[in-house]
Amino acid sequence: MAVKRKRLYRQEGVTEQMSKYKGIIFDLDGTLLNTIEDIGDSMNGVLETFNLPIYSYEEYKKKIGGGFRKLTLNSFPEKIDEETIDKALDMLYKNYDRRYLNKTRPYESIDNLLNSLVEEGIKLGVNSNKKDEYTKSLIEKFFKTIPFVKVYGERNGIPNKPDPATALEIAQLMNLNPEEVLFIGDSNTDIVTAKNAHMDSVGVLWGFRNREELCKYGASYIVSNCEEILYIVEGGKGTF
Ligand SMILES: O=C(O)COP(=O)(O)O
Repeated sequence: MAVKRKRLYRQEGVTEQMSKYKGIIFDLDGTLLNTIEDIGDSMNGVLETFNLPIYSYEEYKKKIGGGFRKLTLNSFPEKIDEETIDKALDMLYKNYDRRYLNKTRPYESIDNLLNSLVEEGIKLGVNSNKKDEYTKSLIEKFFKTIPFVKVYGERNGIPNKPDPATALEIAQLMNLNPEEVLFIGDSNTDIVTAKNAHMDSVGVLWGFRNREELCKYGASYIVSNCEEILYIVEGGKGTF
């Protein structure tokens, strides 16, 4: 068990019994994994083919979060027709397929966090707007030993976040009521998803967006490191 966790666990008045959270649903991009460079490189490859200006990784942080179709729309300087969207999206997936494991890595201490949560008996799930096959493949690659109850990315016929359908489905698979589940993400999409699902939310500051956005959309907690997530789960109060 991580030393840091023990220190937090001892804080006055904080006991495991006080926590109402028995499950956590994580967003993927910008929360568990830093995927910005592989996504940015893939989208820039598409823009170059269309002879359009490319973007920096910082700029991409504001464009990602609604799935690749939305990323495509957000990246073209002008409104494009359906045929062009489909063509660009097809190219984006081809690029991403070659690149998605190049530079993508978990954020600091995520491994420790997930292992500590498993030790505490917290049920875990993933709800991403990234295509289901990439979501599952990345989780398998980086978190092979973590027994997620369910990992879901973008699926045909199921609306993307902020629709709560997938979050609620995962809560059901955990056999938990939404109030017992914490939704953790880095963007307004995640915070709104949690609200729509009647779950409390944690906004993380190491991802693609900032405190201002997470506050504005009403995150229940805002954290700047993984220790604070354990503190919340153990019944403390977040830094918000
Ligand atoms: O591909 C995206 O839009 C990112 O998806 P996520 O932030 O829901 O993991």
